[in-house]
Amino acid sequence: AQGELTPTFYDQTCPNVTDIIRGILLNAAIIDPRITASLVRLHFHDCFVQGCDASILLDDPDTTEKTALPNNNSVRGFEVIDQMKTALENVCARTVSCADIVAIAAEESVVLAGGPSWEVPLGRLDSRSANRSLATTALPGFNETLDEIKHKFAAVGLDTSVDVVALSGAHTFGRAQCFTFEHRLYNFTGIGDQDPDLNETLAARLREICPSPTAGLSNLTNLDQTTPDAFDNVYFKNLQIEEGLLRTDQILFSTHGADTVEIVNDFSRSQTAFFEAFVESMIRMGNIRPPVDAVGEVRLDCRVVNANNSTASGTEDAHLVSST
Ligand code: HEM
Ligand SMILES: [Ca+2]
Ligand SMILES: [Ca+2]
Repeated sequence: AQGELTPTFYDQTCPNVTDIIRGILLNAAIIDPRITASLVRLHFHDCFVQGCDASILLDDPDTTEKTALPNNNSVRGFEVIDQMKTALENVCARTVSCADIVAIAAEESVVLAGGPSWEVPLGRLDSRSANRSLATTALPGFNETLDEIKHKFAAVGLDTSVDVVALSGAHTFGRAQCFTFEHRLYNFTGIGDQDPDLNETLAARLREICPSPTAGLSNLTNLDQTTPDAFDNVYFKNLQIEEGLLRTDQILFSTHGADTVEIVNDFSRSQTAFFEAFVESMIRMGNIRPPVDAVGEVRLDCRVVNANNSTASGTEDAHLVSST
Protein backbone atom coordinates (compact mmCIF):
# COMPACT_ATOMS: atom_id res chain seq x y z
CA ALA A 1 0.00 0.00 0.00
CA GLN A 2 1.14 3.52 -0.70
CA GLY A 3 1.76 6.15 1.94
CA GLU A 4 -0.45 9.18 2.37
CA LEU A 5 0.46 12.60 1.07
CA THR A 6 0.54 15.32 3.72
CA PRO A 7 0.58 19.15 3.59
CA THR A 8 3.35 19.20 6.22
CA PHE A 9 5.72 17.06 4.14
CA TYR A 10 8.34 19.82 3.64
CA ASP A 11 7.84 21.59 6.97
CA GLN A 12 11.28 20.55 8.21
CA THR A 13 13.17 20.19 4.93
CA CYS A 14 11.91 23.15 2.87
CA PRO A 15 9.52 25.28 4.93
CA ASN A 16 9.35 28.12 2.36
CA VAL A 17 8.48 25.95 -0.62
CA THR A 18 5.09 27.56 -1.24
CA ASP A 19 6.41 31.13 -0.86
CA ILE A 20 9.18 30.43 -3.36
CA ILE A 21 6.77 28.98 -5.90
CA ARG A 22 4.36 31.89 -5.37
CA GLY A 23 7.15 34.42 -5.93
CA ILE A 24 8.10 32.96 -9.30
CA LEU A 25 4.44 32.67 -10.26
CA LEU A 26 3.73 36.33 -9.46
CA ASN A 27 6.57 37.45 -11.74
CA ALA A 28 5.53 35.11 -14.52
CA ALA A 29 1.91 36.29 -14.36
CA ILE A 30 2.95 39.91 -14.93
CA ILE A 31 4.35 38.97 -18.34
CA ASP A 32 1.76 36.28 -19.09
CA PRO A 33 -1.62 36.46 -17.34
CA ARG A 34 -2.61 33.14 -18.94
CA ILE A 35 0.08 31.26 -17.03
CA THR A 36 -2.22 30.58 -14.05
CA ALA A 37 -4.63 28.64 -16.26
CA SER A 38 -1.80 26.85 -18.03
CA LEU A 39 -0.32 25.60 -14.76
CA VAL A 40 -3.65 24.23 -13.54
CA ARG A 41 -4.02 22.34 -16.80
CA LEU A 42 -0.45 21.05 -16.51
CA HIS A 43 -1.26 19.42 -13.16
CA PHE A 44 -4.39 17.81 -14.66
CA HIS A 45 -2.49 16.47 -17.68
CA ASP A 46 0.20 15.11 -15.38
CA CYS A 47 -2.13 13.38 -12.92
CA PHE A 48 -4.28 11.59 -15.53
CA VAL A 49 -1.22 9.83 -16.99
CA GLN A 50 0.35 7.32 -14.56
CA GLY A 51 -0.53 9.57 -11.61
CA CYS A 52 0.86 12.92 -10.43
CA ASP A 53 4.51 12.07 -11.02
CA ALA A 54 5.78 14.87 -13.28
CA SER A 55 5.88 12.43 -16.20
CA ILE A 56 4.54 15.24 -18.40
CA LEU A 57 7.72 17.27 -17.82
CA LEU A 58 10.15 14.74 -19.33
CA ASP A 59 11.77 15.65 -22.66
CA ASP A 60 13.07 12.25 -23.80
CA PRO A 61 12.03 12.31 -27.47
CA ASP A 62 11.10 8.61 -27.57
CA THR A 63 8.57 8.73 -24.75
CA THR A 64 7.72 12.36 -24.08
CA GLU A 65 4.06 13.07 -23.34
CA LYS A 66 4.48 16.61 -24.64
CA THR A 67 3.84 15.54 -28.23
CA ALA A 68 0.82 13.33 -27.45
CA LEU A 69 -2.23 14.67 -29.27
CA PRO A 70 -3.95 16.27 -26.24
CA ASN A 71 -0.71 18.05 -25.28
CA ASN A 72 1.04 18.85 -28.56
CA ASN A 73 1.35 22.60 -29.21
CA SER A 74 -1.17 23.07 -26.44
CA VAL A 75 0.02 22.34 -22.92
CA ARG A 76 2.35 25.02 -21.59
CA GLY A 77 4.13 26.38 -18.52
CA PHE A 78 7.29 24.24 -18.63
CA GLU A 79 9.69 27.20 -18.45
CA VAL A 80 8.00 28.54 -15.33
CA ILE A 81 8.22 25.11 -13.66
CA ASP A 82 11.94 25.10 -14.53
CA GLN A 83 12.35 28.49 -12.84
CA MET A 84 10.57 27.22 -9.73
CA LYS A 85 12.77 24.13 -9.65
CA THR A 86 15.96 26.17 -9.99
CA ALA A 87 14.90 28.50 -7.18
CA LEU A 88 14.08 25.54 -4.95
CA GLU A 89 17.33 23.72 -5.69
CA ASN A 90 19.12 26.88 -4.52
CA VAL A 91 17.47 26.91 -1.09
CA CYS A 92 16.64 23.27 -0.39
CA ALA A 93 18.64 21.12 -2.75
CA ARG A 94 17.43 17.66 -3.80
CA THR A 95 14.31 17.93 -1.71
CA VAL A 96 11.18 19.08 -3.53
CA SER A 97 9.86 16.81 -6.28
CA CYS A 98 8.80 18.26 -9.62
CA ALA A 99 5.39 16.63 -9.18
CA ASP A 100 4.87 18.54 -5.92
CA ILE A 101 6.02 21.78 -7.59
CA VAL A 102 3.33 21.34 -10.25
CA ALA A 103 0.69 20.59 -7.60
CA ILE A 104 1.58 23.67 -5.53
CA ALA A 105 1.84 25.85 -8.65
CA ALA A 106 -1.69 24.79 -9.62
CA GLU A 107 -3.10 25.74 -6.23
CA GLU A 108 -1.26 29.06 -6.11
CA SER A 109 -2.48 29.80 -9.64
CA VAL A 110 -6.10 29.30 -8.63
CA VAL A 111 -5.58 31.64 -5.67
CA LEU A 112 -3.88 34.30 -7.79
CA ALA A 113 -6.80 34.26 -10.22
CA GLY A 114 -9.30 34.85 -7.39
CA GLY A 115 -10.26 31.27 -6.56
CA PRO A 116 -10.09 29.29 -3.33
CA SER A 117 -6.90 28.27 -1.52
CA TRP A 118 -6.25 24.94 0.12
CA GLU A 119 -3.51 22.99 1.85
CA VAL A 120 -1.88 20.89 -0.85
CA PRO A 121 -1.07 17.32 0.19
CA LEU A 122 2.62 16.72 -0.62
CA GLY A 123 5.25 13.99 -0.78
CA ARG A 124 4.94 12.84 -4.41
CA LEU A 125 7.92 11.36 -6.20
CA ASP A 126 8.93 12.00 -9.80
CA SER A 127 8.70 9.16 -12.27
CA ARG A 128 11.63 7.53 -14.02
CA SER A 129 9.68 7.43 -17.29
CA ALA A 130 6.98 9.05 -19.38
CA ASN A 131 4.26 7.39 -21.43
CA ARG A 132 3.18 9.07 -24.64
CA SER A 133 0.67 6.43 -25.71
CA LEU A 134 -1.05 6.54 -22.32
CA ALA A 135 -1.23 10.34 -22.56
CA THR A 136 -2.94 9.93 -25.93
CA THR A 137 -5.63 7.61 -24.60
CA ALA A 138 -6.09 8.63 -20.94
CA LEU A 139 -6.67 12.35 -21.41
CA PRO A 140 -10.18 13.45 -22.39
CA GLY A 141 -10.63 14.94 -25.85
CA PHE A 142 -12.66 17.97 -26.95
CA ASN A 143 -14.94 15.87 -29.15
CA GLU A 144 -15.85 13.15 -26.68
CA THR A 145 -19.29 12.29 -25.37
CA LEU A 146 -20.21 12.74 -21.73
CA ASP A 147 -20.03 8.96 -21.29
CA GLU A 148 -16.51 8.83 -22.69
CA ILE A 149 -15.38 11.63 -20.36
CA LYS A 150 -16.99 9.92 -17.38
CA HIS A 151 -15.14 6.71 -18.30
CA LYS A 152 -11.80 8.51 -18.34
CA PHE A 153 -12.45 10.07 -14.94
CA ALA A 154 -13.52 6.69 -13.55
CA ALA A 155 -10.38 5.09 -15.00
CA VAL A 156 -8.20 7.24 -12.72
CA GLY A 157 -10.45 6.71 -9.70
CA LEU A 158 -12.37 9.98 -9.85
CA ASP A 159 -16.09 10.46 -9.48
CA THR A 160 -18.09 10.66 -12.71
CA SER A 161 -20.45 13.45 -11.72
CA VAL A 162 -19.16 15.93 -9.12
CA ASP A 163 -15.48 15.58 -10.05
CA VAL A 164 -16.27 15.92 -13.76
CA VAL A 165 -18.35 19.06 -13.28
CA ALA A 166 -16.22 20.72 -10.58
CA LEU A 167 -12.92 20.14 -12.39
CA SER A 168 -14.39 21.23 -15.72
CA GLY A 169 -15.00 24.49 -13.86
CA ALA A 170 -11.27 25.12 -14.40
CA HIS A 171 -12.40 26.31 -17.83
CA THR A 172 -13.42 29.48 -16.01
CA PHE A 173 -10.03 30.80 -17.14
CA GLY A 174 -7.51 30.21 -19.91
CA ARG A 175 -7.72 29.95 -23.68
CA ALA A 176 -8.54 27.45 -26.38
CA GLN A 177 -7.48 27.21 -30.02
CA CYS A 178 -10.01 27.21 -32.86
CA PHE A 179 -9.34 23.60 -33.79
CA THR A 180 -10.85 22.52 -30.46
CA PHE A 181 -14.31 23.97 -31.17
CA GLU A 182 -14.55 24.90 -34.88
CA HIS A 183 -16.50 21.68 -35.53
CA ARG A 184 -19.34 23.33 -33.61
CA LEU A 185 -19.37 26.29 -36.00
CA TYR A 186 -19.22 24.85 -39.50
CA ASN A 187 -19.97 21.17 -39.99
CA PHE A 188 -21.35 19.79 -36.77
CA THR A 189 -23.20 16.77 -38.18
CA GLY A 190 -21.59 16.72 -41.62
CA ILE A 191 -24.22 18.83 -43.37
CA GLY A 192 -22.64 22.28 -42.96
CA ASP A 193 -24.61 22.96 -39.79
CA GLN A 194 -23.70 24.34 -36.39
CA ASP A 195 -24.06 22.88 -32.91
CA PRO A 196 -27.68 23.43 -31.81
CA ASP A 197 -26.47 23.79 -28.20
CA LEU A 198 -24.31 26.83 -29.02
CA ASN A 199 -25.66 30.35 -28.53
CA GLU A 200 -26.17 32.02 -31.95
CA THR A 201 -24.60 35.33 -30.97
CA LEU A 202 -21.54 33.59 -29.57
CA ALA A 203 -21.32 31.38 -32.68
CA ALA A 204 -21.22 34.46 -34.91
CA ARG A 205 -18.47 36.01 -32.80
CA LEU A 206 -16.49 32.79 -32.86
CA ARG A 207 -16.73 32.54 -36.66
CA GLU A 208 -14.92 35.88 -36.84
CA ILE A 209 -12.10 34.52 -34.68
CA CYS A 210 -12.05 31.16 -36.49
CA PRO A 211 -12.79 32.15 -40.11
CA SER A 212 -13.07 28.66 -41.64
CA PRO A 213 -12.59 24.95 -40.90
CA THR A 214 -9.18 25.16 -42.56
CA ALA A 215 -7.79 28.58 -41.60
CA GLY A 216 -6.72 30.13 -38.31
CA LEU A 217 -7.01 26.85 -36.45
CA SER A 218 -4.49 27.90 -33.81
CA ASN A 219 -6.17 31.25 -33.16
CA LEU A 220 -7.08 31.69 -29.50
CA THR A 221 -10.18 32.70 -27.64
CA ASN A 222 -11.24 32.65 -24.00
CA LEU A 223 -12.77 29.50 -22.54
CA ASP A 224 -14.89 31.78 -20.34
CA GLN A 225 -16.07 34.52 -22.66
CA THR A 226 -17.43 36.63 -19.78
CA THR A 227 -14.70 36.67 -17.09
CA PRO A 228 -11.75 35.18 -19.00
CA ASP A 229 -9.01 35.49 -16.37
CA ALA A 230 -11.01 35.34 -13.14
CA PHE A 231 -11.43 32.07 -11.29
CA ASP A 232 -15.15 32.30 -10.50
CA ASN A 233 -18.42 30.44 -11.15
CA VAL A 234 -19.34 32.39 -14.28
CA TYR A 235 -18.34 29.35 -16.37
CA PHE A 236 -21.48 27.59 -15.06
CA LYS A 237 -23.72 30.59 -15.77
CA ASN A 238 -22.37 30.52 -19.32
CA LEU A 239 -23.39 26.89 -19.73
CA GLN A 240 -26.97 27.80 -18.77
CA ILE A 241 -27.12 30.26 -21.71
CA GLU A 242 -25.39 27.90 -24.15
CA GLU A 243 -22.14 29.83 -23.99
CA GLY A 244 -19.87 26.93 -23.19
CA LEU A 245 -16.92 27.14 -25.59
CA LEU A 246 -16.06 23.47 -25.92
CA ARG A 247 -18.65 20.87 -26.79
CA THR A 248 -17.46 18.95 -23.70
CA ASP A 249 -18.29 21.97 -21.54
CA GLN A 250 -21.77 22.49 -22.94
CA ILE A 251 -22.83 18.83 -22.73
CA LEU A 252 -22.52 18.95 -18.93
CA PHE A 253 -25.65 21.10 -19.02
CA SER A 254 -27.25 20.25 -22.37
CA THR A 255 -27.31 16.44 -22.10
CA HIS A 256 -30.96 15.66 -21.37
CA GLY A 257 -31.35 13.80 -18.08
CA ALA A 258 -27.63 13.72 -17.23
CA ASP A 259 -26.68 13.79 -13.55
CA THR A 260 -24.32 16.68 -14.30
CA VAL A 261 -27.13 19.17 -15.07
CA GLU A 262 -28.21 19.78 -11.48
CA ILE A 263 -24.58 20.14 -10.39
CA VAL A 264 -24.06 22.85 -13.00
CA ASN A 265 -27.17 24.59 -11.66
CA ASP A 266 -25.87 24.32 -8.08
CA PHE A 267 -22.48 25.80 -8.93
CA SER A 268 -24.11 28.53 -10.99
CA ARG A 269 -26.28 29.48 -8.02
CA SER A 270 -23.49 29.33 -5.45
CA GLN A 271 -19.86 30.20 -6.05
CA THR A 272 -19.15 28.92 -2.54
CA ALA A 273 -20.55 25.51 -3.47
CA PHE A 274 -18.34 25.49 -6.56
CA PHE A 275 -15.20 26.52 -4.67
CA GLU A 276 -15.74 23.88 -1.96
CA ALA A 277 -16.31 21.13 -4.50
CA PHE A 278 -13.39 22.29 -6.65
CA VAL A 279 -10.98 22.10 -3.72
CA GLU A 280 -12.12 18.59 -2.83
CA SER A 281 -11.88 17.45 -6.43
CA MET A 282 -8.43 19.00 -6.91
CA ILE A 283 -7.20 17.17 -3.83
CA ARG A 284 -8.68 13.93 -5.18
CA MET A 285 -7.07 14.54 -8.58
CA GLY A 286 -3.77 15.42 -6.92
CA ASN A 287 -3.94 12.12 -5.10
CA ILE A 288 -3.94 9.98 -8.25
CA ARG A 289 -0.91 7.86 -7.49
CA PRO A 290 1.57 6.09 -9.72
CA PRO A 291 1.40 2.27 -9.79
CA VAL A 292 2.46 0.93 -6.36
CA ASP A 293 5.58 -0.75 -7.76
CA ALA A 294 6.74 2.37 -9.64
CA VAL A 295 10.19 3.59 -8.65
CA GLY A 296 10.40 7.32 -8.04
CA GLU A 297 12.96 9.97 -7.28
CA VAL A 298 13.34 13.69 -6.68
CA ARG A 299 14.53 14.86 -10.07
CA LEU A 300 17.30 17.45 -10.16
CA ASP A 301 16.12 18.73 -13.55
CA CYS A 302 12.40 18.36 -14.14
CA ARG A 303 12.97 17.56 -17.84
CA VAL A 304 15.29 14.55 -17.39
CA VAL A 305 15.49 11.61 -15.03
CA ASN A 306 18.48 11.54 -12.69
CA ALA A 307 21.64 9.95 -14.03
CA ASN A 308 22.10 7.79 -10.94
CA ASN A 309 20.67 7.47 -7.47
CA SER A 310 21.84 10.94 -6.57
CA THR A 311 18.77 11.88 -4.53
CA ALA A 312 16.10 10.33 -2.42
CA SER A 313 14.70 7.56 -4.53
CA GLY A 314 12.81 4.36 -4.11
CA THR A 315 9.19 3.54 -3.67
CA GLU A 316 6.69 6.19 -2.67
CA ASP A 317 6.63 4.63 0.77
CA ALA A 318 10.38 5.09 1.19
CA HIS A 319 10.10 8.79 0.37
CA LEU A 320 7.41 9.25 2.98
CA VAL A 321 9.25 7.20 5.59
CA SER A 322 12.60 8.90 5.01
CA SER A 323 11.11 12.30 5.79
CA THR A 324 9.92 11.47 9.26
C1 HEM B 1 -13.49 17.19 -18.87
C2 HEM B 1 -12.70 17.01 -19.90
C3 HEM B 1 -11.81 18.09 -20.45
C4 HEM B 1 -11.60 18.35 -21.76
C5 HEM B 1 -12.22 17.61 -22.94
C6 HEM B 1 -10.71 19.47 -21.84
C7 HEM B 1 -10.24 20.01 -23.01
C8 HEM B 1 -9.53 21.18 -23.11
C9 HEM B 1 -9.15 21.81 -24.35
C10 HEM B 1 -9.44 21.25 -25.73
C11 HEM B 1 -8.50 22.95 -24.04
C12 HEM B 1 -7.92 23.97 -25.03
C13 HEM B 1 -6.53 23.51 -25.43
C14 HEM B 1 -5.98 24.27 -26.61
O1 HEM B 1 -6.74 24.84 -27.39
O2 HEM B 1 -4.73 24.30 -26.77
C15 HEM B 1 -8.46 23.07 -22.61
C16 HEM B 1 -7.89 24.10 -21.91
C17 HEM B 1 -7.81 24.16 -20.55
N1 HEM B 1 -8.20 23.18 -19.66
FE1 HEM B 1 -9.32 21.55 -20.11
N2 HEM B 1 -10.39 19.88 -20.58
C18 HEM B 1 -11.02 19.06 -19.69
C19 HEM B 1 -10.91 19.11 -18.32
C20 HEM B 1 -10.08 19.97 -17.64
C21 HEM B 1 -9.74 19.84 -16.24
C22 HEM B 1 -10.16 18.70 -15.34
C23 HEM B 1 -8.93 20.91 -15.94
C24 HEM B 1 -8.26 21.27 -14.64
C25 HEM B 1 -8.68 20.88 -13.46
C26 HEM B 1 -8.79 21.70 -17.13
C27 HEM B 1 -8.11 22.88 -17.24
C28 HEM B 1 -7.94 23.60 -18.40
C29 HEM B 1 -7.41 24.95 -18.44
C30 HEM B 1 -7.08 25.82 -17.24
C31 HEM B 1 -7.30 25.30 -19.80
C32 HEM B 1 -6.70 26.58 -20.37
C33 HEM B 1 -5.19 26.40 -20.45
C34 HEM B 1 -4.41 27.57 -21.01
O3 HEM B 1 -4.96 28.64 -21.29
O4 HEM B 1 -3.19 27.40 -21.19
N3 HEM B 1 -9.47 21.09 -18.15
N4 HEM B 1 -9.08 21.97 -22.07
CA1 LIG C 1 1.94 11.76 -14.79
CA1 LIG D 1 -14.13 33.15 -15.16
